[in-house]
Amino acid sequence: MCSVLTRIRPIHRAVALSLRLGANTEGSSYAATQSRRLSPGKNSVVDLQRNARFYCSRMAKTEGLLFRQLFEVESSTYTYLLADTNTREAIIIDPVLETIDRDLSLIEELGLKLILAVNTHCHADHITSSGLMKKRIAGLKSAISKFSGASADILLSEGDKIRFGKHYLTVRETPGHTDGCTTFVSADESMAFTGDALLIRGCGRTDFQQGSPERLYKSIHEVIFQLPEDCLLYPAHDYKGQTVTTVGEERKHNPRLTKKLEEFVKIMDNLNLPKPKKIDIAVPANLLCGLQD
Ligand SMILES: N[C@@H](CCC(=O)N[C@@H](CSS)C(=O)NCC(=O)O)C(=O)O
Repeated sequence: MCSVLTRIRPIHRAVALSLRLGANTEGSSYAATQSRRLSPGKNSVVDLQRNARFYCSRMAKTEGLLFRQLFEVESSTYTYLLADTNTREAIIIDPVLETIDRDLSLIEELGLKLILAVNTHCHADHITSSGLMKKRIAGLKSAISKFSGASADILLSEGDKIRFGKHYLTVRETPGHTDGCTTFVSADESMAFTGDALLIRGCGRTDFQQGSPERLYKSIHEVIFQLPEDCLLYPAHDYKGQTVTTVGEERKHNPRLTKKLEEFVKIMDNLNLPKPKKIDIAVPANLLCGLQD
């Protein structure tokens, strides 16, 4: 098994709590002060934008963690680069084929050693660059859920740890948009990468690729919404220019997930969204880790 990945038992609550207290005490009181300073009004768009900027800058303060949120315009996909500032080991989440040169240049400029390209699920709207990255970076491994049906060096399961330097993300299975959807949660539960399970004030569609609104509702309520209120949530897409949200915000304001299950199912069954333009090329390519040959 690759050294970046270890399996753990379900998170030990006491350890998780002590990690959270240790890492977030300062952040929380600072957050409260900032929130009062930045958000005198109630939930205006300007307030939300200011808070989003604050959340991003708070992230950058996490000890020894380098964090970048990158955007691919055509598919409105967020790619995330995380690295240990001491060892320089890095992982990339949901990299997109069209932006491979930008991403690899950044990795080189920052002096990082990319060890893992991981996808939150088998995407239907764009081709992952993880396959091509493997060809361009010696030793790079790819990873995706064992339930995705896709091939990769590492097939992820619930509770696996994705390690880079002293940091790690825990794999949580959050199916519903697809069978193999995963959310990656930081060790101190201060941030999570939700893929297409939870989007900002929305969620992944459930009308193709094993989609199930019932499973998605359960995944979000029983996994993502159980994270701390101030846990920052970073989705795989946003179509309105938003960058980050929190568990507390989504529990309170998500127009789909605040509904009872029955109503949620009705909403999801009536979205009537057009199929993603690239679905017929993206899914077969992504099942092969982004490599066609
Ligand atoms: N127009 C885009 C596809 C937009 C879309 O369907 N997004 C998906 C995630 S990518 S499969 C989704 O789940 N959207 C939920 C929503 O409520 O918008 C394209 O053609 O690529």
